[in-house]
Amino acid sequence: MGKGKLSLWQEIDRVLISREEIAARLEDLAGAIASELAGGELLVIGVLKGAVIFLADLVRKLPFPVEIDFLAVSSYGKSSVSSGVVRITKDLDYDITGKRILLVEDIVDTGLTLNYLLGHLKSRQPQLLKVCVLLDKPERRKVPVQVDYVGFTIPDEFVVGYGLDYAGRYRNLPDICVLKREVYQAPRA
Ligand SMILES: O=P(O)(O)OC[C@H]1O[C@H](OP(=O)(O)OP(=O)(O)O)[C@H](O)[C@@H]1O
Ligand code: HPA
Ligand SMILES: [Mg+2]
Repeated sequence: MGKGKLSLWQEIDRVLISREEIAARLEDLAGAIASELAGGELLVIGVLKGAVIFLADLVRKLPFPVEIDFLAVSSYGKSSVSSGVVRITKDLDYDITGKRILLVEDIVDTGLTLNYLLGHLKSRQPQLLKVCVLLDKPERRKVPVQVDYVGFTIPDEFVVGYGLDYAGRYRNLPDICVLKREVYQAPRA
């Protein structure tokens, strides 16, 4: 890290959602998903990279077999603000036409990413398409989006950990933490 920048863990303000709270909520989410989606094949699609840790924990709590695939998109890059341009950097391996799909995301913020992805997936005509997000930040929404299962609704703060990054960092934090505003907001001139 460059001179003058805060060193790694000093960029974190506080824990917003602890690993214990995440684990408890995942039990509820898995229960709701199981009661609605058991009894047929299910393909769980994770959105790289942020959803990896959430998906890995969630699927292990589902009491029936699922298949897994991944899509990669990028809109935030090294910033805390969405570029507004969503780009698919890795498409699915599976053909999803006629399949039952659960799309898993770490966070819905402006909604631009999810809105784009839902359009992309629906154009391939799956039989069923449900959406599960760990975090919902409704104050920042720019486009309305379909979300069927939500882990936590959070305030308008930039969060990292449990898969979520800031400029590629902090995905491996076990708790969901708030990043200090001074880290991502330029000081006023
Ligand atoms: O609702 P939005 O404002 O579109 O923001 C949500 C999206 O932004 C993040 O992805 P990012 O582009 O940072 O890629 P990453 O998952 O690799 O971190 C996050 O993982 C969501 O996919
Ligand atoms: O708060 C956030 N943290 C990390 N990535 C994000 N992408 C959208 N919002 C966020
Ligand atoms: Mg990111």
